[in-house]
Amino acid sequence: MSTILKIENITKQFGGLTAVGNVDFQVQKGSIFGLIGPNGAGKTTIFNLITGIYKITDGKIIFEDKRIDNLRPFEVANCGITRTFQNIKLFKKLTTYENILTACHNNADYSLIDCSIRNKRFKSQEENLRKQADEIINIMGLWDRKDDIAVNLPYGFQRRLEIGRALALKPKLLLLDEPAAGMNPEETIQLMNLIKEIRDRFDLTVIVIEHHMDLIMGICDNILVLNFGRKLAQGTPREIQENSSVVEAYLGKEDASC
Ligand SMILES: Nc1ncnc2c1ncn2[C@@H]1O[C@H](COP(=O)(O)OP(=O)(O)OP(=O)(O)O)[C@@H](O)[C@H]1O
Repeated sequence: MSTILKIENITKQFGGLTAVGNVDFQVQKGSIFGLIGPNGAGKTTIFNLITGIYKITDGKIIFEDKRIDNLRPFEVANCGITRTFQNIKLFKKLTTYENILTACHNNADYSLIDCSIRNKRFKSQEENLRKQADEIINIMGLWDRKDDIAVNLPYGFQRRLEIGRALALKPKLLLLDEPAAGMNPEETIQLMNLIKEIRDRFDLTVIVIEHHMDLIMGICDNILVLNFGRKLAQGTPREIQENSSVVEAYLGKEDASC
């Protein structure tokens, strides 16, 4: 396995608050990497730093051997990094299908002229984009809901839709921020299987922030534990579960099922 993402001693300060302090880790290509820690530990801030929403105070972020911490969010996205959000962000008034198809159009490669005269290039690409949308909707288990307006979908389906829309952008690295939030245990197990399936099918690397310990321990190859913005531990699920400082700071205090 090769390294796809290198986080080198990154720090983010908001005024006097150090949200992330001197954190380093590496993510292997094709792996599922977990980011855990108590509320306010700095997990989402790390996603915001990777995706260019926040500028780092210090350190380096290297994706596929290219420094990306100086890029703007759309440039980071163009490198192949996509994310979902803790608070679901969908095109609420569009249908499931329209949400996915709109994102698929990011992959379109026809001109305004092709589009206005509806030539062969335009038509064949449109057909391909629709096939891509169909495939994603199927994989995400949303086929029966494809004509539902996004805001009317049950919560678990909205989360799936958000992941599907991220997939439509053809990322190499997918960042999932609490994808199982609000899901019941059965939905969480289904989501675990789905994350593994899309990783394999789309040749993805995944970083996931989650408080559901069953999900984290069940799918991650490697886990980083943050506490007060600092790296507390890193290792396999087994090593993390057996680490006494992690149990004391986080696992011991959390309800592992929520
Ligand atoms: N834009 C901001 N301005 C000021 N402080 C911020 C900002 N964003 C995050 N913080 C602070 O940085 C710290 C880390 O926040 P962050 O959201 O990264 O934690 P988290 O580990 O993702 O927490 P949770 O599990 O609750 O989502 C918190 O103290 C938070 O209040």
